Amino acid sequence: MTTEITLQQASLTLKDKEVLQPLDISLRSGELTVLVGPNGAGKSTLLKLISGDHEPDSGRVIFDNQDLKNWRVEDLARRRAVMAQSSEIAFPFTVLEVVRMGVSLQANNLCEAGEQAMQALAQVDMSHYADRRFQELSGGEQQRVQLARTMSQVRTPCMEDRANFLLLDEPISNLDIRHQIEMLQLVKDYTLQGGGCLAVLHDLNIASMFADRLLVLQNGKIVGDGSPNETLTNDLISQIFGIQLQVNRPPSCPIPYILPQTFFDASVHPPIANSA
Ligand SMILES: Nc1ncnc2c1ncn2[C@@H]1O[C@H](COP(=O)(O)OP(=O)(O)OP(=O)(O)O)[C@@H](O)[C@H]1O
Repeated sequence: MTTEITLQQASLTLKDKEVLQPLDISLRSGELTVLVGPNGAGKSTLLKLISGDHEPDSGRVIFDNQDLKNWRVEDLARRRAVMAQSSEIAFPFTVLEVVRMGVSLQANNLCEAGEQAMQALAQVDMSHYADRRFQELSGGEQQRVQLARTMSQVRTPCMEDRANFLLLDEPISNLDIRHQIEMLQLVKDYTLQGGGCLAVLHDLNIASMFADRLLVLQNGKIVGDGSPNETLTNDLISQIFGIQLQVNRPPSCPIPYILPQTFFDASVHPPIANSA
C-alpha cells in the first residue's frame, strides 16, 4: 500500500510575502521525488511545511491520512526524518554520537543503537571517523554524517504496509561527484524498498539521473510535475532559471541532460590554434 503526504490548498505567507501559493501535491512512497527551482522559489519553505516546521495559513497537510497538526511529535519523528539545508551541532559530539541521536528513536537498547549507528556510518563511508568530533569534519563529511543520522531515524523504509519518509533539503550540496552519486543511490534504494522521499536538489543532471518524479517550483507555485523526461524541457527550465539552457536527449542516453546554451556558442569555445 502507498503511504502519502498530501497538501490540500496549503499556502504560507511569511513577513507579508506569499512564499507558497495554495498548493495541491501528493507525495507517494515508493518513489524518489525531487524538488527543483531557482533560489528563493520556496523549496525549503515547502519542505518545512511538509515536515511540520511551518503550519499552513490556509489548507492542510496530511500525512498517512491524518492532519499533520494532529500527529504527536514522537510518533511523527518515527515516521519521517528531516535533513535541513544547514544543521549546525553546537556541542562537541562525536560522529557516532550524532548518528546515535537518529538511531535512538528506533533501537531497542543501547547495544543495538551502537551497532545500527556504525552500520549507518559505513553506508555513508564514514566509519573511520566514528570517534572524531563532528565539528572537526569537512563540510562534505558533515553532510554524509547528517544523512546517516537522518536515514537512521527512519531506518526501516516500510513497516507492515506503512511507509516512512525522508525529507532532504540539498543533501548532497557539499559532496564530490562520487559521494553525490553514492548518497543518492542510498536514498533511491530506500524508496525502492517502499520508503518515500522528497529531496531538494539544485543539480538538474543529478536530478534527471535519480528522480522518479520531478516537481518544479517557481514563486511558490508548482509549474512542472512529472518524470524528468516530461518536465525537463528547454522552454520550462530556461524560463524558470532565466538563462538559456539546452536539454539534450541523445539516443544512447536514457535520461535527458542539460547544458547551458552558451556552451554551444563558438565564442565560448574558439577553435584550438594549430601549433604546427
Ligand atoms: N522565516 C522567513 N521569514 C521571511 N521570509 C522568509 C523566511 N524564510 C524564507 N523566506 C523567504 O521566502 C522565500 C523562499 O525561501 P526558501 O528558503 O524557501 O527558498 P528556496 O527555494 O529554498 O531557495 P534556495 O534555493 O536559495 O535555498 C525567500 O524569498 C525567502 O527570503
